[in-house]
Amino acid sequence: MITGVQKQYVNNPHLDNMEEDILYHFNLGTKTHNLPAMFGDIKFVCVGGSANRMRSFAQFIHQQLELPGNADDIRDICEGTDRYSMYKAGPHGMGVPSISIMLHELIKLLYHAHCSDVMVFRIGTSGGIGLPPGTVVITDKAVDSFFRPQFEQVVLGKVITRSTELDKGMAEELLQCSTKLPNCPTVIGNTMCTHDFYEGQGRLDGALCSFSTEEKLEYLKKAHEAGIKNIEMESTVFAAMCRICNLKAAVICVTLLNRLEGDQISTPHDVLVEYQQRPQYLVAHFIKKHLTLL
Ligand SMILES: O=P(O)(O)O[C@H]1O[C@H](CO)[C@@H](O)[C@H]1O
Ligand SMILES: O=c1cc[nH]c(=O)[nH]1
Repeated sequence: MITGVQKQYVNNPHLDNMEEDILYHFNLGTKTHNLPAMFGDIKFVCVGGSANRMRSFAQFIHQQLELPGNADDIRDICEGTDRYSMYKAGPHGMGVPSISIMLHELIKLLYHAHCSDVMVFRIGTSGGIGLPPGTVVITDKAVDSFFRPQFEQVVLGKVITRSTELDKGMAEELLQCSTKLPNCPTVIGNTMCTHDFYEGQGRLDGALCSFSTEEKLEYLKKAHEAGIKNIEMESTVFAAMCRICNLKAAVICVTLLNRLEGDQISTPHDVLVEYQQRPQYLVAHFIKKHLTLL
């Protein structure tokens, strides 16, 4: 049981009655691992979609924070499972179900490890609306496909609606940090979270398409008028779960294309790699500032 100044991150009365908690998708457990010793020092958690991207981020942040040991030797803490990877920063796969399973176990991990004052970042990619590709969007409100700042979860056959408000102070501070970085055009705006990359994001190039080019543009323009700057697939559940579990959180996604101009991501690979590093540099700068390493 966590007491004192530590925040109560979990919100589940059943957990206290369990003799053991197996974090199945992480291949970790409260009886098999000393979670406080392994993770009790965690103050910042960074999650992103792809395993390779997060491995390079873990190496990059290792160098930036001048941590002991060789950055190339960092080990995947979840190496017994191929679902997720973790280097005290890890990938979450694609879409709401994938990140939500990961967040349940991550938040329980922080609880079992007795962590306090943790900040969580989603560093990712997105499709921009009306922005030059390569722009970093810090999410003000995460909204659903109807432009509502909420996340709907079906629980026991009923719809539960949760707020997707993110930490405003973190967003402002991240924007401030971006002004210190070269080549990191950054804005704050709303982010739309969809359950599909193709039709769900108004793309004309999926295996199915049920609408015209005009209808697509009308929808994206309405989204733009509602303050939506980018589209991705995890922000609403990420914001909702972090908020309800008392975790300060931010979503920082680079735009890979301008969706008002097309659907296909045709930018050369090396340019995309450079774009994807922008949220990483920004969060690294923020963390270094908080650790007074700047
Ligand atoms: O930036 P990452 O985490 O890869 O996420 C974005 O990219 C994936 C789609 O290509 C979706 O998961 C979307 O949210
Ligand atoms: O258009 C895009 C690009 C990246 N990720 C998305 O979800 N959509």
